[in-house]
Amino acid sequence: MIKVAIFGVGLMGGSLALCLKDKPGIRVAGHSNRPSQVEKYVSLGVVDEASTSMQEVAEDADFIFLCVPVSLLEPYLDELLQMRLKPGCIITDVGSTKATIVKHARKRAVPGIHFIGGHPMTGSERSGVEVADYNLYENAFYVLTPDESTPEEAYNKLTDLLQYTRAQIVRVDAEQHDEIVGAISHLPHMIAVALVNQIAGYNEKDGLYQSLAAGGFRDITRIASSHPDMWRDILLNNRSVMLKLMRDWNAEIAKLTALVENGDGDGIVREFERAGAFRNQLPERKKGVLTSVYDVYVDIPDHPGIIGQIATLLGNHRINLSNLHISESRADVPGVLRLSFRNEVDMDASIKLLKQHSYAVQL
Ligand SMILES: NC(=O)C1=CN([C@@H]2O[C@H](COP(=O)(O)OP(=O)(O)OC[C@H]3O[C@@H](n4cnc5c(N)ncnc54)[C@H](O)[C@@H]3O)[C@@H](O)[C@H]2O)C=CC1
Ligand SMILES: O=C(O)C(=O)Cc1ccc(O)cc1
Repeated sequence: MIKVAIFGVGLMGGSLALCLKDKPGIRVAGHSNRPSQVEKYVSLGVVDEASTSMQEVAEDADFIFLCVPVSLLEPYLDELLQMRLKPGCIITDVGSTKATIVKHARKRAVPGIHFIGGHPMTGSERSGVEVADYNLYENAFYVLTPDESTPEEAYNKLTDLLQYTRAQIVRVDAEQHDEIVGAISHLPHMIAVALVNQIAGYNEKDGLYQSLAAGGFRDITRIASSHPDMWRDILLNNRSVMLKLMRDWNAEIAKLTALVENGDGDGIVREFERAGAFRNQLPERKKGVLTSVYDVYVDIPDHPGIIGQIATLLGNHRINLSNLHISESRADVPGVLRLSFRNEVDMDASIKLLKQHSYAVQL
């Protein structure tokens, strides 16, 4: 029997547990320092067993996954390395930054115990075991950062186990990881927060900003609703990379400011053309580090039972909704229903079906 121990069974740890649980010859144990969480892990059926005792969860484990916030990775690893672990045990993590934890693990290395950094490049702005999802890792890139000290056999054992996540494993140097992920994930989160806060400031003086900021603005700023503590940890941990990226970002904005200030139309066109050319050659609708939005908007006339009718229609055709949001309808304006799907297939099927039933559908 292979024992997999998961420390921190939240969105990432819980989704991993769901991929591994019930697989032949695998037993999943979860750890939380809070008894109420331990009970929840078991009652939700996410793990086979759970405990508040680190020793109980870690002992005999063949694999240990650290799925706690970034600032807790080092203390957890240190405590585990003081315990008597199973010889050959592989410890890995799912933290969003890699350089510091990998460096720390190398410094604290214990013979016969192997640490391999990891970062599944998928997730969402939501957190907690309640939103754990068996399909979260499917088709996502899952970065592993072994170094010269990692035995190939340990790396292969980990990649074998991770096949159950249906993610695509990629091997990347830890520092290179932090530079690239800083640019494509951490920087966009900072930009989204700054953008939303800028508009929130204007809105304090004129509430029309909020009313008009529908659809597109919501979509491009979704990640501004991410967990504040988690992002504090990530940004401070990746501080030197972030500072360089923020300086470059200021330079980009300054360039656009100068073009507008100077009325340089050709320059503005060149900037859009350059951006469009790069963006258009990005892989389309492939799972990337920022989760794609599969949202459909449906006008809903103000009559009773309409939401139920739409939900039933989709359910009868086995189309899974991941979320549903109603914008309040007023007497003079039809309400809008936002339907969110997990993938393009479900989204496209819903559009076809709703149109067949004469609903006004927009993307
Ligand atoms: N949320 C996302 O989209 C992604 C997150 N990550 C990384 O995964 C890790 C976990 O993030 P999520 O699963 O999103 O967070 P989460 O909040 O859903 O889960 C965190 C887990 O850690 C435990 N935890 C929190 N504070 C603790 C404390 N003070 N002491 C002990 N346990 C504590 C919680 O009980 C929970 O089980 C983080 O390191 C994050 O950087 C990586 C990829 C994507
Ligand atoms: O919500 C989104 O789209 C994300 O960006 C989720 C995310 C958060 C942190 C990561 O390290 C990787 C992915």
